[in-house]
Amino acid sequence: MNQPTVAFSAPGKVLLAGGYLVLDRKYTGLVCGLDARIHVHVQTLQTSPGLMFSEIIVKSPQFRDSEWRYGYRETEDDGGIEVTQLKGHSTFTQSRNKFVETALAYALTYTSAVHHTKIGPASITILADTDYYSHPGSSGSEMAMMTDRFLDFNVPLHEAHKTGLGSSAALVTAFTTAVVAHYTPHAVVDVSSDQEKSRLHNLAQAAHCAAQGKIGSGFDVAAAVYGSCVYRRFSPSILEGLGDLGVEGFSTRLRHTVEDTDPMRTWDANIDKRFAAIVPRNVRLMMCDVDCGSETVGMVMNVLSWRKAKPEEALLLWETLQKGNEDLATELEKLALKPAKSSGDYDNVREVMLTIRSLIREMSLKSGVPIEPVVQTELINSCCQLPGVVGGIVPGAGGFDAVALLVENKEHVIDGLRQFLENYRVEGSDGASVSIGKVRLLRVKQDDQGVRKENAMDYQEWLH
Ligand SMILES: Nc1ncnc2c1ncn2[C@@H]1O[C@H](COP(=O)(O)OP(=O)(O)O)[C@@H](O)[C@H]1O
Ligand SMILES: C[C@@](O)(CCOP(=O)(O)OP(=O)(O)O)CC(=O)O
Repeated sequence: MNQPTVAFSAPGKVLLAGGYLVLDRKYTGLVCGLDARIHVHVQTLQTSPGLMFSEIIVKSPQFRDSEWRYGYRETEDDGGIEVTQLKGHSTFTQSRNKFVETALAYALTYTSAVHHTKIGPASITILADTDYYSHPGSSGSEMAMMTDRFLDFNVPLHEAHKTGLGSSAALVTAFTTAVVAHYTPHAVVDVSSDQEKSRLHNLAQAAHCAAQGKIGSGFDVAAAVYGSCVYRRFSPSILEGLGDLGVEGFSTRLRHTVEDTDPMRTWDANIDKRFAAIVPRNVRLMMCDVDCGSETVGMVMNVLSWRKAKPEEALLLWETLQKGNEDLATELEKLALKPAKSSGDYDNVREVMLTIRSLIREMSLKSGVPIEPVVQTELINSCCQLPGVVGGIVPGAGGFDAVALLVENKEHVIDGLRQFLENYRVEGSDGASVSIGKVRLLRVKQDDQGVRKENAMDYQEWLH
């Protein structure tokens, strides 16, 4: 029987406030969803001679050498569905894609645990909005069909610099949702149902956490599922008890975890949508990419080891920052309820953002981690001089990922910023002699929508 063809998409994120703090359940993060999305399309693979029967092909056609082929099999003792990358042919991609592989195995395991579905061959296509990657790409001749909607990056995935918008969380969320929907009888996955959404959230968190190596607060997956929110993380013990795929009983444990039926491990993540308009309509969130990127894991390890070494100093900073972050949420909410009439009405937001930044710089200084590096300080300060720019911040873990700016949502303000950045250059004034060089204004803006069902017919020109 042919399973339905389906497509789902999920958004990227920017952690406006709460980087590092949000790793601890005592603190929260202010997460803004973006209009940059990752789309996943799943259809039955029509088997032809020479093709293995139990094969799932995953393609990311915007990148070179990005076609991963998987075999799958049910393991013994309820261990779940194991997927194995097939590397037999020279045209198959040989490198692993940990996020795709784990999302596939988790989604297949969950679906077959619930519906006892027979897993059939499938063809899965991933399409990402341009702003996830710094590489400007080009419409290469082999991909003449590609239009601007899903740009051909013309490089292998590992060569495309990330901008830090959370591609893996958006990918895993859209991927697990689409795979579950494809194999679920009658494709009844309804992302508008709260219960179903929370299951999809739990499944995506479990898969993302396993692929990422169990670090991270999960705020990026929460944003991919729910869009903008104030996020309080789940207790890490919820996923620690799951064990590895293939181990006896994994399938049943995954089902309990996803459906939240394990009384010892009740999900306690808190997704507060009260501030759904986190960035109000009259303010526009803009991202400014410096095309350097940062290694979040290393930065997290160093900040946390400083926190452990200096608990009292860190506590004071964490508490003061949390207060600043809450103030920012409150001020943004006020602006959403009562739109600004003059530039002066943005003064409170301006002030709070400056306070948060100075605390972040203190964190940088004390921990020795370049959370707001000097080059980013200069960039944000220069942007803040421009008319209509309310404030800027190094989001998330900070470093050399794209910075976030809040500006008055007016054409002349946005044009002014764009023109200013066209000529902006920073040379290595940083201790590590990092040179930003050219900065680029990304096209992303805030968007509140989480995971969403798409019309599977809309992707025909990108399915090869
Ligand atoms: N378009 C894509 N196609 C396939 N895999 C992707 C795509 N975008 C991201 N990924 C997966 O996500 C990984 C990047 O995740 P990560 O390093 O956590 O960055 P980010 O901060 O953007 O989430 C890639 O190595 C790859 O496994
Ligand atoms: C440090 C953190 O609190 C925030 C990191 O935020 P980023 O947005 O920088 O994350 P990446 O997408 O991994 O680059 C870690 C976390 O909460 O997971």
